[in-house]
Amino acid sequence: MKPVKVGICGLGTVGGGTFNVLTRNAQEIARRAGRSIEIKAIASRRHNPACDTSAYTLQKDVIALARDPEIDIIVELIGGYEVAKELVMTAIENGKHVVTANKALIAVHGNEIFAAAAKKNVVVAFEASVAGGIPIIKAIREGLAANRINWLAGIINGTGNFIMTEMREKGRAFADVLVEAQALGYAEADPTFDVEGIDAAHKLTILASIAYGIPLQFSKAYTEGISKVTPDDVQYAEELGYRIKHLGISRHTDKGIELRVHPTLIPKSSLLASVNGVMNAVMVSGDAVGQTLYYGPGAGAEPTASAVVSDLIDVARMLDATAESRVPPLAFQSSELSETPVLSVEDTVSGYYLRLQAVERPGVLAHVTRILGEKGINIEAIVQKETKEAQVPVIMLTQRVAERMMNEAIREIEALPDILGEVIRIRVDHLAD
Ligand SMILES: NC(=O)c1ccc[n+]([C@@H]2O[C@H](COP(=O)([O-])OP(=O)(O)OC[C@H]3O[C@@H](n4cnc5c(N)ncnc54)[C@H](O)[C@@H]3O)[C@@H](O)[C@H]2O)c1
Ligand SMILES: N[C@@H](CCO)C(=O)O
Ligand code: NA
Repeated sequence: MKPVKVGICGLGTVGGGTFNVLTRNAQEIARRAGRSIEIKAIASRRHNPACDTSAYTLQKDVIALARDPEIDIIVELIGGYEVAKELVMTAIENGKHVVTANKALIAVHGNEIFAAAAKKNVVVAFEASVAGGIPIIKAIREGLAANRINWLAGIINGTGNFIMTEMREKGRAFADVLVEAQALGYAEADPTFDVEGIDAAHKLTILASIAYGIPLQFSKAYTEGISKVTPDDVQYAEELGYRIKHLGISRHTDKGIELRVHPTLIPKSSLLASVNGVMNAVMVSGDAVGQTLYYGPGAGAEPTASAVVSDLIDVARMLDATAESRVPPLAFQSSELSETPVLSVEDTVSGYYLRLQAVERPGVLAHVTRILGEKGINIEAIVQKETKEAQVPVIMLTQRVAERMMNEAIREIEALPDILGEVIRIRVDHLAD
């Protein structure tokens, strides 16, 4: 069969890994795809010393590749929104298939991109965009296609998990670990995307759309990062039998779909609690299959390239298929996407870890527990830390309650004269059906 010709746009961490995997495993890839996958051209602002590109002339203009009539598939690995969108839309207009690792682009502009691709009868594949090397999109879109998905929860930012793990295990400082994650090529161009949960929210948006058949709605995702998690909270959580993980959680409830990214206390015995370093893992619960878990490297050059190249093989295999026989980008037929609402975080329900700073005086705790009781919030545990100071940290765990109710309670507790400063709150999830 005729070889399929690829244009690689962006030769950074992922582009370099993709070049090397495509070159090194060319024969195996051709045996799987049924035709060889040839790199026709490479465009990037910078050269990558990890790649031997001596057989190519490195071009600078990525858009020119999207217009090159000899290229069948554009691989978008430049990242960002503007140029990447122009590149992908130009490729589609020119009848080219697209493979991308860009979750920001898909989460924010995916609806428009998929509509344009459907008109032109081309495929836009994006397995590398969520959880790097883990084939989680394929697993939900195809492997679990029989199920009504109930919920999914995952550690889907490698940089954030790496930082949290190093802080907990080695007591390292936040900034120092972030610099290492950047040097290893894990972090986004703007690392606040990793640290503030934006990258995880991009990925969760994509997963929820595939799981429930809803349009991409990044703007409705609730996003909270890891920068406010203190070593004290990590330690208190451990003492109570929990570990703090930065999770993306999406549940299909009777009222709508929860879409939220935040630090979460999960039981130490949960499988997700032992996912460390740059590793990612996603739990998916389906009505037929029950709970399933997908684990693997969520960032890095070749793990991400593994997903990019497997998408290339998928596209190569589908070249002669009609539009109707292809797997739809969001798993459900595009005419069948549902309008189930995405819930505001105030309407979501979870348990809470609360940490308050109280003046050491009789009766203070009674005021706090009265406020919680009036709101119907049940307390599971209270720990008052020993201290010689005039103020003491008090830690509480509550049962599940609507966030709106918890917000009201926290406002009232903060107004008590003997409670100092903010009440720190971290959501608790037992990851159960
Ligand atoms: N690094 C990872 O582990 C990882 C994992 C999964 C997904 N991603 C995604 O993959 C994409 C690429 O990430 P990366 O880590 O490889 O980034 P990177 O910064 O290492 O590489 C980007 C490359 O694109 C080039 N480039 C950027 N804008 C360009 C332009 N306008 N014209 C020409 N060249 C341009 C840069 O010179 C660089 O070589 C991003 O969307 C990122 O979110 C990265
Ligand atoms: N910056 C991302 C890259 C993988 O998408 C992460 O750390 O997970
Ligand atoms: Na993936």
